[in-house]
Amino acid sequence: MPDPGRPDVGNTAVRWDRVADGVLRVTLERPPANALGKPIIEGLAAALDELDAAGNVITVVTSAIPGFFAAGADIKHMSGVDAESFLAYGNELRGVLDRLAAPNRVTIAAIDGLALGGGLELAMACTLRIAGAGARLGLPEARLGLIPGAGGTQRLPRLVGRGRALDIMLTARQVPAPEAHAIGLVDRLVADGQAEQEALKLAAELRRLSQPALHAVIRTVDAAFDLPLSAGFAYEVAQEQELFESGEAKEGLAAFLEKRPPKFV
Ligand SMILES: CCCCCCCCCCCCC/C=C/C(=O)SCCNC(=O)CCNC(=O)[C@H](O)C(C)(C)COP(=O)(O)OP(=O)(O)OC[C@H]1O[C@@H](n2cnc3c(N)ncnc32)[C@H](O)[C@@H]1OP(=O)(O)O
Repeated sequence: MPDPGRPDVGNTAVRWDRVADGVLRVTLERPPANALGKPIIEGLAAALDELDAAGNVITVVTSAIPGFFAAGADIKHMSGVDAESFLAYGNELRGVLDRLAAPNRVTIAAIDGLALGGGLELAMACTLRIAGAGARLGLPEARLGLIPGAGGTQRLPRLVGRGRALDIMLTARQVPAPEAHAIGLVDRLVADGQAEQEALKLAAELRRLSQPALHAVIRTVDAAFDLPLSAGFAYEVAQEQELFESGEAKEGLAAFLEKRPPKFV
């Protein structure tokens, strides 16, 4: 289990701490807007190294900057680099978000304030999104002559459908959290400022379930977007068989019959 603390890169933009057994909070804190520059990218990479070493933890990604989850890729950085450095930066950012999105982990983005551009792409790389009622989400890259280049054009349509995704990206508008919840971009809507608390509560609930089963659910649901239906059914059967032959299912089934809480890994 990772020790509370910070990456050993002298980084102050990202910290992590264990808030319960098997629940880790990763906090972004890079004033003024949690712009996703190198300090956050390197800090997230270090946090992910810890998470990978820890195994079965549920991760809550949150912000300590009032009014912001994250305002996107670092415009100050991008405006000062050449094309090669821009692509390298984007590759680094996409790389860390793709690691965050790995199906063998459950991550919950706790969104209070603004989640824009790469900030929303970070939240969409998480398994689930919880937003406070005052949060606003958007992919305003078109205002900058860019597109959401860290996975947004691929993850948003999968969450809300083609039409709504185009509406959000073509208008570059900020979507209020209630609307984001209504269209499926946000999974749970809570009172303003309560996203982290609700995310930690949900994380503790999920940690009591079988983590291999949760990971299999994520893999199988994600496969549905890439496979023809018949192949998707076959993949589902294969995942179920793998779990049934594991100790987890044996423990879960036995615990039910013995009327006791299961002892999962
Ligand atoms: C081999 C191939 C590999 C793949 C390569 C892929 C290609 C490369 C991809 C790279 C990029 C990935 C894709 C993602 C792109 C983006 O995210 S672009 C940025 C998107 N975000 C935005 O456009 C939001 C910009 N910010 C704003 O609109 C406003 O700041 C606000 C958030 C609406 C707040 O407005 P307001 O309350 O008026 O405050 P401000 O004064 O504007 O801001 C406060 C301070 O915060 C700074 N800031 C805000 N956003 C950013 C940001 N994104 N980057 C850096 N800094 C930001 C702002 O400058 C202010 O700072 P100070 O002036 O110092 O106070």
